[in-house]
Amino acid sequence: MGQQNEMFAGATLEPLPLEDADLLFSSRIQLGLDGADVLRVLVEQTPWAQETIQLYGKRYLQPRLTAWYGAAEARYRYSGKTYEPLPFTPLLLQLKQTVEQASGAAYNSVLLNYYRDGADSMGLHADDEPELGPMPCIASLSLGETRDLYFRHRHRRDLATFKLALPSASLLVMRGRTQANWKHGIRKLARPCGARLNLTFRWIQPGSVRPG
Ligand SMILES: O=C(O)CCC(=O)C(=O)O
Ligand SMILES: [Fe+2]
Repeated sequence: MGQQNEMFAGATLEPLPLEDADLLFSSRIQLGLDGADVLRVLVEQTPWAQETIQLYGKRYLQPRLTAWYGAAEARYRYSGKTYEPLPFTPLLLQLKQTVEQASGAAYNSVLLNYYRDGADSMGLHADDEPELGPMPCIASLSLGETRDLYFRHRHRRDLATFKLALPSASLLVMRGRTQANWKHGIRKLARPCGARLNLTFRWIQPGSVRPG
């Protein structure tokens, strides 16, 4: 990332003090759109799927709905399956541009996660698939209900779990050694809670996954 981009990103995003990570955050970016409208349109118009994951040889339904969009060459492999991206919609392209400008980096794909209520969640994981490269820059835009993102260090037990609330229109950029050193996830909630969408914009190295 060039110095110019760093300066531009610095205009809206603040570094977060988490050891062994490289996080930038804004609790509210300018979307140029009404966040509630974007949430409603994406919830209604996205062809949501509930994918299965394989854990210790058993298959489970993921506790959330997802959709994957991107440039045609941005294929990725996850849990033994190759996913072909849906083509970007005009709305997602507009959000991608906003997030690219705010974060000073480029993305060719976005994973949409729809947490319908407090029972939906995402287990601790790192986004460290080979097609993301060794130091991926991932920009995570949240809409709707505030949920907490938990970070746990992959090796060091002396570092406490780090909790970050992600309100509507917040933008979190995870880059550098963040994925190599930390896992992150969204816990289930016991209290009632409304819908939340999270969009993680990523750069998939073209040609890194062959179809099949
Ligand atoms: O919902 C979130 O904030 C986390 C999403 C995430 O970690 C992912 O898509 O890999
Ligand atoms: Fe993630």
